[in-house]
Amino acid sequence: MTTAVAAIIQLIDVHKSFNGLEVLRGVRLAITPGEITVILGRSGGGKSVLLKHLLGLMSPDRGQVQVMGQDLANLSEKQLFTLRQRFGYLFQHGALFDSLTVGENVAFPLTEHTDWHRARIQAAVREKLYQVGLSGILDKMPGDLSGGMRKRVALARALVLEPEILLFDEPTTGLDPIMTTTIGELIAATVRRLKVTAVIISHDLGLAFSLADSIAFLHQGQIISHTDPQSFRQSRLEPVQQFLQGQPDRLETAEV
Ligand SMILES: Nc1ncnc2c1ncn2[C@@H]1O[C@H](COP(=O)(O)OP(=O)(O)OP(=O)(O)O)[C@@H](O)[C@H]1O
Repeated sequence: MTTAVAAIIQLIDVHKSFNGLEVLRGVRLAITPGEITVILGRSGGGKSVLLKHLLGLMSPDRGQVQVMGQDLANLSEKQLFTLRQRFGYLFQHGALFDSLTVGENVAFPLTEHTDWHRARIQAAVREKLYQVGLSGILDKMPGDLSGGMRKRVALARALVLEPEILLFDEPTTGLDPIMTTTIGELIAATVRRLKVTAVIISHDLGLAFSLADSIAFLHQGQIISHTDPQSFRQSRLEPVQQFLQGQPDRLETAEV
């Protein structure tokens, strides 16, 4: 007999609309602790909206989001703030604070959320920057860095609190293939070393298949497939195959 592992995050029939546009239409998703779950789906399909629900940055019109057994709707702002400290997140346009140095940017979560002394913070910041391959740029300003470097600084900032859950929205967009592999390996190594849980949105199928323990596919506001990468690749669902093969919609092709 196998014992089911309790989900660390659970979305139960989550609905979300914006001005009449139904983006999430009954999302059901259970995230297994200690795994990397990659969320795939068409552009504009609601993946980022879904991710924001996991942090309580957006709340569902209907349905429930449970994180570590707590229904986010029952938490006060203060409790949500405390819960968010257990997450490390990197959003699509992972903005750095332009007026702070790289070192100050990476230190920010530590100065905000811990009472660590300066030397301990500095050591943690140096270690994280080293891990993303960016030693020796502590005093640079974000404006002096390339897009890929800024992304890696944002990643170092997301990891610095050594959080239990990592949420990454397009962590490798704008990076060259070598840097994409490096960042992918860093994420995988971090998840395995710290035994954390990661939920990653990516358009990079190579990265998705190399990283994922499971792939959840968001289509027309619902998760229509959530399975291991191998089974996902062999899915008989038409929207999944269309996505994997990069086929345009029939309507578009009919007009040619
Ligand atoms: N705060 C908001 N107010 C109004 N509409 C929003 C808001 N946030 C997202 N949307 C809309 O929700 C839809 C889904 O957006 P979302 O960014 O989640 O898509 P996505 O799947 O992450 O897309 P991509 O892969 O291109 O990043 C879009 O139509 C977007 O305009």
